[in-house]
Amino acid sequence: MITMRSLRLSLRFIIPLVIALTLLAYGVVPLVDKLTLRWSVRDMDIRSRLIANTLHDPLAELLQQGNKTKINSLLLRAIQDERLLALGYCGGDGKLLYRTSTFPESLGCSSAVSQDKATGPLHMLPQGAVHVATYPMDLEGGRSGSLVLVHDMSFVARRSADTRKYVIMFFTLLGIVVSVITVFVAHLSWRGWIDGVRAMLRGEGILRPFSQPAVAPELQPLVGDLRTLLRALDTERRFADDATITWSPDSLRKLLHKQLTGERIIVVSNREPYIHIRKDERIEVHRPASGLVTAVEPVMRACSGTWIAHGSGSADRETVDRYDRAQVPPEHPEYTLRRIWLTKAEESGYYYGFANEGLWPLCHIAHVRPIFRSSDWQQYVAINQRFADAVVKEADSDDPVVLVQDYHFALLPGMIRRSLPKATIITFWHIPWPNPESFGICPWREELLKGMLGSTILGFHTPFHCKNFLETVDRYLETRIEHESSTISRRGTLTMVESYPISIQWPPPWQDTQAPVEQCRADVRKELGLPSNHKIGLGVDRQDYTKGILERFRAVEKLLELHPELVERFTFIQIAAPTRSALDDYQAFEAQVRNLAIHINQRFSSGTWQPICLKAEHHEPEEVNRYYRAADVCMVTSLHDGMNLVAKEFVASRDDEQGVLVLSQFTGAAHELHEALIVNPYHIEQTAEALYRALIMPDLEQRERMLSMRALVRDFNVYRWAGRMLLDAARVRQREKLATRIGGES
Ligand SMILES: O=P(O)(O)OC[C@H]1O[C@@H](O)[C@H](O)[C@@H](O)[C@@H]1O
Repeated sequence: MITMRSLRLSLRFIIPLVIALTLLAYGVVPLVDKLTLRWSVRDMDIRSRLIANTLHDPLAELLQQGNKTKINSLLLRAIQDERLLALGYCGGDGKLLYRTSTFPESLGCSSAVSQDKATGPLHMLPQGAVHVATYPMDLEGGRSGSLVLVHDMSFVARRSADTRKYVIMFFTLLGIVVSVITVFVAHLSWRGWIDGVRAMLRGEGILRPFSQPAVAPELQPLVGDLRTLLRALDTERRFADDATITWSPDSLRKLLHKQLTGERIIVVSNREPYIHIRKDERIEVHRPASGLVTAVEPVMRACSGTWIAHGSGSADRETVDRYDRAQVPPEHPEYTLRRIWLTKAEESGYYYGFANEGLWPLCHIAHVRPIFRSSDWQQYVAINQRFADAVVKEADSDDPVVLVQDYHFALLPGMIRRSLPKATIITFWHIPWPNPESFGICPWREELLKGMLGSTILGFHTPFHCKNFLETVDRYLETRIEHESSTISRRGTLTMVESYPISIQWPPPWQDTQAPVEQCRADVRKELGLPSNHKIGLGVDRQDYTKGILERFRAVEKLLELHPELVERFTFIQIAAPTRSALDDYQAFEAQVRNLAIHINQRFSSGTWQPICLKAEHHEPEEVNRYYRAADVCMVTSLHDGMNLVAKEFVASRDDEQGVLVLSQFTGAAHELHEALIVNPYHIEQTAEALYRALIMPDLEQRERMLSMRALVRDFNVYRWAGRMLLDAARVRQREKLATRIGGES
């Protein structure tokens, strides 16, 4: 096969070359003939003149004497020369008076003198071509005559034949040498091309843009085309994969099983999904108010595996086995919770200090100054290392799939990568990523970025956060960034930076057990002593300064100012879960929220009615769901939020397709839930106006908006969020494996 192929390749060069050289030789040979003849004639002219001059005087003397014998002898001697065929002497009357015996019969004096224009001194005689030259001889006594010299020209034909032979030999040799060189160079280039194209197909310089060797320069023009083609195919395939799957726990499980190592994954987060708390003699299980836990817990139940988290509950140690593991959910275990213990000092430095006084305000830009302390940083490094060690211990292969969650663990991906180089590390950053200038104030910015670039995939909620991250890396680290594929290369590790908007479980977990909306509405109003047609607004947040709770209250206040008809007919319920209360900023914020609620209530309350009902305590998710179903409007007014899952939970809870969502434009959710009433929470009047519009919105309009938002949350549920990341991770793994295989074979 290979010989046939190379023979064909060689012939492709040799045949045209042979044709070209033959044509050239065909043109060159007559030219050479002509030149040879011309040079020979010129030689003969010179020669003839020389002989004529030499013979002139002795011949003239013998002619005067009339000595025939001596004349003939002189002529005979002269023709001893091999080329000089014959000599003759013509008298003045044109008669041939003397001649050697070799003088051609057909050549008389007159024909010797006359010259044809085309042939010149050449005459074609029966015995062959001859050169005839005539020179006048002046004798004494006024007599005249001419000496005729006839040269044999047959040697010219011989010389032409020889020259032709050499020319043909020369061209044949030239053909062989040129063919050999051409075929040799062609084979080398062909091999280079094949290797280059093979490298491109392996993805070098295309899919793995930074790997060596780079694509050969002569193939560079193809790289762009191939890359565009592959990207288009990849996008199409990703879209097809995404869109054709009905995302559910089952599809996620199948995906893990088929495309990744197996069903077990390792999740790492600071917050644990189940907190055991001692209350007197009893142990209670709490599910924390955290967007992260809301999203990741159903994924974990679907996939099984191990979730490593900080054991922060007062009864956590009592509920683990000797390996610090507990099986959860407690009522129906589906996966393992591995708890990591922190001392008060460690928690204070790593969690309260570096993560929540430093990174949280740094990334949210909500007008709270980040605080960075070296002691906090040291704890952050140490705790990240402790979690990395736990990951290595929990991994049951050398290439586990690890899902690293959030800003508490920026260093973790790099640390895991060092111990498990083949691990697939998917890091998701649940909060916004600021612009490079803002991030740049962190004293350990390079270390954090390097740590994150240990990830295989780094996910953010929105493309805008991805762009900010790429620009930050570009500003502060020595890396190579391929913007087309959103990939960063650092010291041989590739990190794909992509947006994966987080979501919630669909269908909601309490779909089959929850009370009907009418009952929730009636119950909640009854509990608050409100009439059944009373309008209810709802806010559900951790008490965090990023959530815009103060702005929301001010909007309620403004609403009542502008629309006094709503006094005693509208109540705003704020569920505010206490959070990070050990920090001054949070304590101050809790006090501000409380005081503002008191102020507004004092201003507008009448009888038992108060416009704001502040419930500053932990509520279990089922309870929150009941409030969602009872409300007429839900307000999400974050000043800055990665996604905000309250918005999606509210939408998911409303299977009656009623209720209005007022949503801050500064949340990730606002990029998806376009049918919400989008507001700028800093603009109090605008927010109040949106709240009013929500309260008077006709049922039909509510239904249309709610239907569309529900379809989005259903289709883009949390299984799809996790599934897309896992699919991308699987593709990266496959690509790496394929590249290694092709690389090995070639
Ligand atoms: O500090 P806590 O209570 O664990 O809350 C942190 C979590 O709070 C959530 O609101 C954020 O979406 C997460 O990104 C974050 O991890």
